[in-house]
Amino acid sequence: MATEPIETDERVTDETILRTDELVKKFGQFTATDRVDLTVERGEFRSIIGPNGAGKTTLFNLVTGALPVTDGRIYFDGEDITTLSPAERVRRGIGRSFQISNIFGGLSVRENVRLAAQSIDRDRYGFVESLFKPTDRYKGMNDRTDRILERIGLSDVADEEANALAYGDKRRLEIGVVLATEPDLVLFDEPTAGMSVEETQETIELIEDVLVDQTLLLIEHDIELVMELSDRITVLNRGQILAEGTPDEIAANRDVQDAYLGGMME
Ligand SMILES: Nc1ncnc2c1ncn2[C@@H]1O[C@H](COP(=O)(O)OP(=O)(O)OP(=O)(O)O)[C@@H](O)[C@H]1O
Repeated sequence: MATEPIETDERVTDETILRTDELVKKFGQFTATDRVDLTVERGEFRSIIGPNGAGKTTLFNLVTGALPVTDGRIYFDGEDITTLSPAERVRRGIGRSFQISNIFGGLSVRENVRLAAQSIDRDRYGFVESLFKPTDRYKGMNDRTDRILERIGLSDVADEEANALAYGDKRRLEIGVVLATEPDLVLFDEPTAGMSVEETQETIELIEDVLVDQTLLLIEHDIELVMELSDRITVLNRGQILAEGTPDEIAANRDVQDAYLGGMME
């Protein structure tokens, strides 16, 4: 009988979807990510918080493959993805919503979603196969696109140019574009940046509602929202994990209070 590889990290379970092991990112002499061991369970809503420059976005860039690691490993679904291309990581189920909009303003709402759906479809079926039975495949893709438009509440404006959408609807479309890549894990880097209080609440509710089956990793500066929504919170400070725990544990943590929250939670 084949023996299972011995896993020495007791935090890792079958439910672990993402794990980083001693992850390091250096920019010249500067260490932006400093031996980060992050473990995220399947289905979790995890927020990453920390002061400006703590290394939150850099950590996301390492997980999505936007930046190469300096040292350490990244595992997704139990497989080592440290050196895979960003496109391959998307194909495996890591989706990302960008701080900078990743929708095409000149295309319609429907075309934006369809394009994202098509991008993984092509990878999944391959170019040659894509030449066969195009009608069935297009129907499948169109149905999928319609379902997503419905879930994000943009069916009524599906044929409008994305540029013409109101700000809040653009963010909805962005979520739809991520959803169309059928991710298991979605990373959101400040999805509510520049939004009013109501828009922020609405967007987060939409994320929770639409992505209920996915694992979410969120960078968010609105602490109240983070406390309200997260299953667990990871606090980064100077590239290192300062603390990790439930919202209550984080709110009560002295180190976090000193380094980041100050009097905010009292
Ligand atoms: N490409 C780069 N080259 C050099 N330094 C960088 C680069 N990207 C990030 N840094 C530095 O790494 C540190 C961490 O940056 P990062 O953007 O990850 O922080 P952050 O926690 O996301 O901050 P913020 O909350 O302000 O977005 C910062 O000091 C930043 O200046």
